[in-house]
Amino acid sequence: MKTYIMAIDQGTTSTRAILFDHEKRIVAISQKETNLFYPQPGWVEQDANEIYLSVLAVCMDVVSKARISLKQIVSIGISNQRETTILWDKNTGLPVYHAIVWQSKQTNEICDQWKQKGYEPLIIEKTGMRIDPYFSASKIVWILDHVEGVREKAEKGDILFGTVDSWIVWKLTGQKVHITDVSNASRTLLFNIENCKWDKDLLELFHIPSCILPEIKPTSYHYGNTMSSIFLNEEIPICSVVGDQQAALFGQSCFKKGDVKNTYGTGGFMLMNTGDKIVHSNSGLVSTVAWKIGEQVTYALEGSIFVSGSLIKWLRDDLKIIQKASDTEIMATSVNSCNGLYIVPAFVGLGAPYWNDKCRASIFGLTFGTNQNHIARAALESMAFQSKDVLDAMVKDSGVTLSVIKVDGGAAANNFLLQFQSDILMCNIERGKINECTALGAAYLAGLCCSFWKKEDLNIELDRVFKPVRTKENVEQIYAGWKRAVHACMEF
Ligand SMILES: Nc1ncnc2c1ncn2[C@@H]1O[C@H](COP(=O)(O)OP(=O)(O)O)[C@@H](O)[C@H]1O
Ligand SMILES: O=P(O)(O)OC[C@H](O)CO
Repeated sequence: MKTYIMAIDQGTTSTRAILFDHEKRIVAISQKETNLFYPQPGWVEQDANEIYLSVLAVCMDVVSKARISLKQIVSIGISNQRETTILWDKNTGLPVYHAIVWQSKQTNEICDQWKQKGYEPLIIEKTGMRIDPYFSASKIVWILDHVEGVREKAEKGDILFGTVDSWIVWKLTGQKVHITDVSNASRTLLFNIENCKWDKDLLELFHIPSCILPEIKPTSYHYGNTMSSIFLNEEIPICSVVGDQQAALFGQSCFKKGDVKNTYGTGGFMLMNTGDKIVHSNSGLVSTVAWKIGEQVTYALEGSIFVSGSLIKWLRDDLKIIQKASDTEIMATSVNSCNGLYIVPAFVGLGAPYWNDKCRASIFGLTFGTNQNHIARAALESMAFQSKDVLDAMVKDSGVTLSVIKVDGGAAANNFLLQFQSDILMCNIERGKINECTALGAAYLAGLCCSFWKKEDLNIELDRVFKPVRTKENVEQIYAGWKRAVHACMEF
């Protein structure tokens, strides 16, 4: 009987289930979009039940598409959008509020108060992160304090907290297993990256009861089995849980210190493997746990960009100047340049390396000569400029000069974007044959745990390498324009 690993990739805009065979080939994919709600400017929320139902739907669909039996799935690996915060009632199993999405800015005030109280140096030292609405802690506090009765219930032990991984595992195991893994825990602002445990001092500082927290486990681990009634009486072992960006780092086979990947999804995320060392950033990056396998913890340096592919989604769904994301490639190449147009996509402020949660998106350099093609091109260029900002910070912090970056994520299908990125970053950009590196990483980690694969089996085959062709002078000139635009946006 042929056997498979099923990866569940729960991203911000969609959920995917992907079946991988032993030869690491994709056998079938099922994808379902999930809704985002914007109840107030800067707020971003999702329905946690819809997220779970989308997981069930794609899992059943992918099995039927591949025409296999559930018995042939040896294990499940889960990768997920990180930081997004869900609190639910342990007794009813119902979320007490929408999932507050990582991009959401409704906790600005809480974060400002923490900054004013001088908490930041301690938080940076303990967690490797910084104070920002992006991370889960302020979202937990917001729900505890804004939803009636929740704090009292939490103190009585009736409320559970989880990032999306914990929520999915709890539901899939029949509301039994309440866990998270180190890679997800390290995004909460409650996790001590030195000892890999919840930090009691921080919980006290933020007034978060420890009884709501999931148990922290390694990234490649048998957490439990799916409850039999969920998948037609099959109890399938769940053998990996990993934050999607760390999953992509693993899926890209960035196993060595200094290896870097850049994912272009809803947001943009560049991560460098820093081995067993925590590299603290002086340039606006964060230090995170990449994964824990057995007792071995691997760390990463990360530049998190809040808006990347979601700018293209905005052109499609709101401005309606494109019908599908891939239209941007033809439009961008139909003009020779942006004619001085810059888009700074600070729809929810700016993440790394600027960390400005107050500024909002701006367009600079409009003329009567500007048309839709220039806008599409400026949108793609902004995605690459942001990755250049992060790369420069990474080189400063790590002391490593980079000549190759591996890319993946939905927008990595865009050849214009990758060529422009190669030009601006002045390094080779490698795209793998499998673009679903997040799912691949989750599958690899699950496959290692259940001995489906050995570490030496894991690799990624190249599809195409983009090499820089522009002159240094030209790159410096257009990048200087981007820097001016960012500073003007933050000043506005
Ligand atoms: N060909 C393309 N060119 C530019 N952007 C694209 C293209 N295809 C998809 N995208 C963008 O990539 C994002 C989807 O990537 P994906 O990796 O699936 O995201 P996520 O995991 O965050 O849900 C969307 O925001 C979409 O606008
Ligand atoms: O949904 P993605 O793939 O853009 O990833 C979201 C990140 O995990 C947020 O930190």
